[in-house]
Amino acid sequence: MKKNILLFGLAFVGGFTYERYFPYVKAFISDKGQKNDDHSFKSMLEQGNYIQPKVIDIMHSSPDKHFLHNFIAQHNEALNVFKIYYPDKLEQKIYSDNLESEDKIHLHFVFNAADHLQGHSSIVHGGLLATLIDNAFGQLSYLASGQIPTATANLNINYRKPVKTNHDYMITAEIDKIEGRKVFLKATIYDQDKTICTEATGLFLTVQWGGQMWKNALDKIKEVTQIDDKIVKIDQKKKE
Ligand SMILES: CCCCCCCCCCCC(=O)SCCNC(=O)CCNC(=O)[C@H](O)C(C)(C)COP(=O)(O)OP(=O)(O)OC[C@H]1O[C@@H](n2cnc3c(N)ncnc32)[C@H](O)[C@@H]1OP(=O)(O)O
Repeated sequence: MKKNILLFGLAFVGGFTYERYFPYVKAFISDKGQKNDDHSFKSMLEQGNYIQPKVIDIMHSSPDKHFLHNFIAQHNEALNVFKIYYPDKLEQKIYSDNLESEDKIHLHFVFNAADHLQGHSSIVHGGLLATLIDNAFGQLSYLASGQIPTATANLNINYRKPVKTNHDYMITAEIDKIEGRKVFLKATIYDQDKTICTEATGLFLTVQWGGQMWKNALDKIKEVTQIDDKIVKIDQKKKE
């Protein structure tokens, strides 16, 4: 009887772990789920010597798993979130604990929303833009704080020009400053002519909650891949 209960418990825990983390691992080791990155900003980003750290890229752009695809854009073709780009000279900085430097830590990502995500006709819903920016901030602050999860405490958005459906746009997010647990960020959405369409600022705070999920997913990925070994953890106490 005890043995059966133990076996049942093990099967339950195993099933739960598999169900929860396997999609990340699968997405990480396979490129099948990735959309192509043939977008309007590609040559500009290539010239700027930008790179795509795989760990964040998979989490971000995998249609298999990421909530942007699964929750918001329930139609498979509704949102194309292209890969995230970082300047390679700043990659070391992202993974280092030297956060007070003058150089801004930043990322770019490109998106293209289909008509499924319009509010007014052919105009991308402002709530979606807020979500995309919030998510860019979440990822950047997560990296900049040494992979400590963060939560949005404040998000301000100025919608300057309409963002059209079926067009490529680029979001640039950067760390403004970090003070203890507080990460202050800025973001801009540009069209292909580099016109500013949307501007945002945000305050993210490092938190304890939610972190285990990301940590476990990363640990699972590390088990099966040669994950970026430059990742350096920062002492949590230093941030609080
Ligand atoms: C690969 C994986 C990628 C991972 C990538 C993942 C990307 C996903 C990103 C998703 C982001 C989200 O949607 S997160 C979900 C939406 N956000 C939330 O649900 C957060 C709800 N709010 C809260 O739970 C709380 O308010 C917190 C955690 C934000 C803060 O609470 P706390 O921890 O108790 O901190 P608290 O003492 O209140 O505040 C600490 C300091 O911050 C200041 N502070 C707090 N809130 C504010 C505020 N809104 N505006 C100004 N200042 C503030 C306080 O004055 C204080 O300053 P001082 O006195 O110290 O100077």
